[in-house]
Amino acid sequence: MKKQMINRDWIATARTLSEALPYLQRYTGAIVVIKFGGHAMGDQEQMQSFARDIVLMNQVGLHPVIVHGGGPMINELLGKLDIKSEFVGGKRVTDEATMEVVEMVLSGLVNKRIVQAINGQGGRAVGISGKDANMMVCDPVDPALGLVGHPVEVTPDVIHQMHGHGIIPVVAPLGAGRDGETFNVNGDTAAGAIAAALKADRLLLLTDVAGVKDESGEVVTQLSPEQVKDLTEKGVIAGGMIPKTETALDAISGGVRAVVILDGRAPNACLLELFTDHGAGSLIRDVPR
Ligand SMILES: Nc1ncnc2c1ncn2[C@@H]1O[C@H](COP(=O)(O)OP(=O)(O)O)[C@@H](O)[C@H]1O
Ligand SMILES: CC(=O)N[C@@H](CCC(=O)OP(=O)(O)O)C(=O)O
Repeated sequence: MKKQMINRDWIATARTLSEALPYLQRYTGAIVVIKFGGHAMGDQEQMQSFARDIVLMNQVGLHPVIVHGGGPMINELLGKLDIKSEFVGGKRVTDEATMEVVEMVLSGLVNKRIVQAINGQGGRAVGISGKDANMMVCDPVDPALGLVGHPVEVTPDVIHQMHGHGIIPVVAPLGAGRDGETFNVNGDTAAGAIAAALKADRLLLLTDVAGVKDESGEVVTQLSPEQVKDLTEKGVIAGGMIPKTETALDAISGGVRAVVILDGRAPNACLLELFTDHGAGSLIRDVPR
């Protein structure tokens, strides 16, 4: 009985590996931008599992780019420093004192944790922010939000150069101002802008829900931009999902082939999405898969 079970497991594993072949062929050389949100990061084990998936992707010939968030980690340090923080329309009102903490946490703590996790799995990751090589130039979003930036010019050649040397770029969502300022950019927005500038094949937005849910709470596996607009008008897409779906629509109109919103805490979420027939999460694109 036990022997039969093992054999069945082996057969299923072999089938999954075999099923991956057309996807491996399709994605050779493809650029996949992965937004790794603070809520998706989870514990050390989840971080290692994510890092392993990224190294595997790189090993089989894809070009991953990680753009991360870190909102909960920023909140934690601001709390310790007794600095109050508020969000307006999903964006953190950012004065100079807050900006210092945001940069410290995003470019320091969070960025280096991801870099180290990827390197620990045998990859070669290098951490940068949107300020490095002047990659992401921003204008202020609204004076009321302070140093919150909106990307207006993304020059991604540094990413191409890193890929050319087998390096996995890990990008903190900070932008350079035209007058030497540092801007705080929402992680989803930064990932979308970078994915569009790279004309990425896929943008994966990792979050803490299985995907975009409809009126009955079911995850919708495929959506067109029109369906996204409809669910948003009906108020079914709400809260933190709004910046994600807005990013998805902007990225698609900016030249990204498809965007997937999926649960980053689920084991091997990225691999399941890219290399299996059923995928994972909600795929948004003009033409259904
Ligand atoms: N239609 C919807 N489908 C799925 N999640 C939704 C929907 N509308 C609102 N949400 C909320 O959006 C949240 C994801 O946004 P957020 O918490 O900001 O993610 P992250 O921290 O990963 O960037 C979900 O946890 C869920 O509560
Ligand atoms: C302008 C703005 O709100 N910036 C975000 C940047 C981090 C982020 O986006 O983190 P998550 O992806 O984990 O939410 C912030 O300060 O929290």
